[in-house]
Amino acid sequence: MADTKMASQLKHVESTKAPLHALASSGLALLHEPNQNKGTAFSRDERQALGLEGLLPHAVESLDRQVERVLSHLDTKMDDLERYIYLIGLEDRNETVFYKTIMSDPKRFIPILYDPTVADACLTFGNLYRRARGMYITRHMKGRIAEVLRNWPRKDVRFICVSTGGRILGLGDIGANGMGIPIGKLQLYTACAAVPPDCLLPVLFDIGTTNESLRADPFYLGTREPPLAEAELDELTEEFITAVQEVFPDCCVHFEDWKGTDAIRMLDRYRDRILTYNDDIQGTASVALAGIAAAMNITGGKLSEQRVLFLGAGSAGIGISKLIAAEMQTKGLTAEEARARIALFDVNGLVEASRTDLTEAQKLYAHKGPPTKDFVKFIKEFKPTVLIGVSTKAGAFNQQVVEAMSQLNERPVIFALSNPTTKAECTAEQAYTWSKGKALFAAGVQFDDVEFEGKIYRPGQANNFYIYPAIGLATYVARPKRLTDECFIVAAHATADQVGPALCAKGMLYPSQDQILETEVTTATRIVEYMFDAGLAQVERPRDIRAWIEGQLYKPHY
Ligand SMILES: NC(=O)C1=CN([C@@H]2O[C@H](COP(=O)(O)OP(=O)(O)OC[C@H]3O[C@@H](n4cnc5c(N)ncnc54)[C@H](OP(=O)(O)O)[C@@H]3O)[C@@H](O)[C@H]2O)C=CC1
Ligand SMILES: CC(=O)C(=O)O
Ligand SMILES: [Mg+2]
Repeated sequence: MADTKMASQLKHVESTKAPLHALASSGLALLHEPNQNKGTAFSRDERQALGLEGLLPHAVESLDRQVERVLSHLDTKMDDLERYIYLIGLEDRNETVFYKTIMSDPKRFIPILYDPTVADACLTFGNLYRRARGMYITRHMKGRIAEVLRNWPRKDVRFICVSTGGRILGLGDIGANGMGIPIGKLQLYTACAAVPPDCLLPVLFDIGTTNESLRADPFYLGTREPPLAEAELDELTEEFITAVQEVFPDCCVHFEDWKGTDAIRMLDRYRDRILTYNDDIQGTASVALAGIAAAMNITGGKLSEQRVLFLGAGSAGIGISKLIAAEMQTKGLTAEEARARIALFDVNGLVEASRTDLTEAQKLYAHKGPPTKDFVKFIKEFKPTVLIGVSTKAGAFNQQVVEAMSQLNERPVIFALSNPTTKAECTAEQAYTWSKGKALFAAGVQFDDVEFEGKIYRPGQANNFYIYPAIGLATYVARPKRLTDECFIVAAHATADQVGPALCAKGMLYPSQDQILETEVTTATRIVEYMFDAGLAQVERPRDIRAWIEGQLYKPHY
């Protein structure tokens, strides 16, 4: 009897995403499983077989009709934070409708789920909180982290995005409120590169926070303690990494938005030991290199001849410096010659050799000249062709700075990478106006087009989301042993190569976001080719890499 019933159920649910035996739930419980729920799209047969009769309204709808309803709901929302809250709720109810919606119009939805709206969502995370998503690891789990990770219901976790919340965008230390970032970063693995969502796990590594006002906030959801001291943090991270290896052996650990010095130390410690990368260091470096390479296609300049000045010498500044220097060395410069073409400023002025507060990573780029805090004067002396802001200091690229760059260069490359919008070193309008339309400009967020003296200028968005989802997709399919800096250099060139002549003519430095999936699959294909060539991939090389990747893409349908 039971067998006959099961056979008839199987017949009825042929069209469901997972075969019946794989469905964890039926009845009401199934409607509360976001990765299996089809809501009003369950067919009559499915409703009968799965105990759903009477639990849904009569109509049987298509996925497209469900998306239409979502879009109409979004139209009634007052602002993007409300849309963000609604979309996260949708993901909690029906993952397929969520991704179908996002992937139908990535250009519209990236700024809602991610930068800049995610900044507001993080700042108010404790107030907005509705439902658990991802995992929280605290110091109180010390000695039991592997056991805790086993509470995650899925076993084939392929990516963990982990943040301490110690430096969320340019917002500083916001502790457990930073969970919005691992969630948003991983959503873009799927939305931009079709990495299956089932294999993604956001983790907030709750080590405490320096943020006293948050610790006093009644709605704060993290541990209300100051952060762990460095040695304790290292010990807890070591246990976490070991536990991840044990519980999810095929998992890549993506570090995101840790305090700058912690970020650099962890990458140095783990990059040769496990499958890992730091997006703020390596992903950001790659997207900056892509933008510079695209700018060179416009100006006709050579990357090895550029002089690059940074405002900000933290994880992003050091990461970009390292990748640019590596790229310059492939063009024949020695390491010393390459580094001499790079200079960095931080809170204390020029990073130069007499300073006693420099980290080992900063010392490599210490300028030989005398100390100075005068940024504009230094621009005139150093004569940069490329200016990159990764300082979190809004407005630091003032009129004097932009004018100094424009006097030195026919087409100054100016990147205001600090996030979110309120932290950008200058706006697109300022860059184009003060440079009189000469600047090749990009920012961490997408600024609107600017009209200056009758001409329309299209700012680029130099954000690591052009890179890390493609790195994720390449890693998902090729299962490399390690992620090397070369993977990020390949990703940078693959991205720049997709800025065709039409986009170049408009001064655009990055591919259009309308076609982000196509772009990232192309980038991933190049990365995977490199992984096979370099002996990093651990699967058999297919004859047609692109087709093989396309066959593994997540598609939001029932
Ligand atoms: N567009 C993108 O894709 C990405 C953008 N970013 C953005 O870059 C910014 C920095 O990130 P990250 O490097 O990881 O952060 P870090 O905290 O590691 O580094 C920040 C750096 O900026 C310096 N700084 C702070 N205030 C000033 C100031 N007033 N003048 C000059 N320098 C200053 C700091 O100096 P000190 O250490 O002395 O305080 C430090 O060197 C953030 O806003 C982040 O959102 C980061 C990654 C990707
Ligand atoms: C984009 C990003 O990773 C950051 O601002 O930290
Ligand atoms: Mg980041």
